[in-house]
Amino acid sequence: MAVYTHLGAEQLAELVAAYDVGELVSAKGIAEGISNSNWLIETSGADGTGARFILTMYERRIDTGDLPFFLGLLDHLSAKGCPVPSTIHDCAGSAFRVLDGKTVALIEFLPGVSPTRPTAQQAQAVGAALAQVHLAAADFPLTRANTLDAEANARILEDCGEDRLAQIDPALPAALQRARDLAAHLPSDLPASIIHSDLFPDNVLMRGSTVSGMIDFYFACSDAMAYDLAVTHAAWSFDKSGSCYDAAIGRALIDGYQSVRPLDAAERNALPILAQGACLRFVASRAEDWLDTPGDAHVTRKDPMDFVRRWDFYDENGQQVFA
Ligand SMILES: Nc1ncnc2c1ncn2[C@@H]1O[C@H](COP(=O)(O)OP(=O)(O)O)[C@@H](O)[C@H]1O
Ligand SMILES: N[C@@H](CCOP(=O)(O)O)C(=O)O
Repeated sequence: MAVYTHLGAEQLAELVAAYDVGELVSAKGIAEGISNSNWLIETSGADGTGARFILTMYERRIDTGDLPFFLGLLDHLSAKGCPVPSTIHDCAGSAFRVLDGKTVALIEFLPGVSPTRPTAQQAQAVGAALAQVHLAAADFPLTRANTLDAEANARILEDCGEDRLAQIDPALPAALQRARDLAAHLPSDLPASIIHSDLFPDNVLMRGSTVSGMIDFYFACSDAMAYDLAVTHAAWSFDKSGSCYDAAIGRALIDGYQSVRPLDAAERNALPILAQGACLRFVASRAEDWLDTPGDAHVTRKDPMDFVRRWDFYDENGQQVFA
């Protein structure tokens, strides 16, 4: 579930009236997602022909001081033709407002569905769209440090503590030492841009084999482009549990990326270790979220072991996979 806050019809109508989008016609909470509350909003449209939007209320994790970066990035990428939603500015020109003490933004609705069993053709298209974003973001004027780099991720696991990690899975505490070793070996001088850093299938909307939307840029930051490709590879190329690697998907993703932005030799050589860094990132956040989520919460916890298995895979097979 991802509607954490109840908004009454009058509140929603008042909010919509602050934008030049016509009158509120309907509002439906969206079940998908985990961090924010989202509603599908239908209005009569500025020209009376009807319009649809996504209303996002920022609930957790997001520092509202970062919103000019996140929302400005959407507008920048959208203006450059990337399949990314633009933001709707209110009548005073602001990209976000405060409602009931929480920050909200109205965002362009994009059509499409997130694939549950992606095809190689879809993976190819996603690789190409990711490279398009990296190139288009290169001249975005704002920057944001990656607050979830390998050292931060190793610290997150340390803060969870061996005992509590073992409560999630007896094999999880072993990730602690591996995380420290990995953090010491990740390259820091690869070509960088603004990266999405969470481009899982549920953050991509597709119509057939075409990417119609890339959403949820709330982990976007300035970092190595090849790391973003490694995150996307880890997110797309396995079954859910991380037990089974699909080489056709992995290859198509990299080929699609390189059809728009060829990797240099240093990036190609770094992919095996970057992929392990990507796995560490999701082991850490999933372990932290698991321990922070009360047992009775209406949120499905994501298993950190799914990414320990991927990490093992890249450790053993990374050289061949990215050869
Ligand atoms: N611009 C958009 N166009 C269409 N649907 C969207 C858009 N943004 C979000 N959604 C829908 O809302 C869901 C949750 O959005 P998301 O940003 O992933 O939330 P969270 O940050 O909580 O994970 C998505 O799975 C998608 O169905
Ligand atoms: N994609 C991450 C979790 C981030 O959640 P999101 O709903 O904001 O994309 C994972 O799978 O661990």
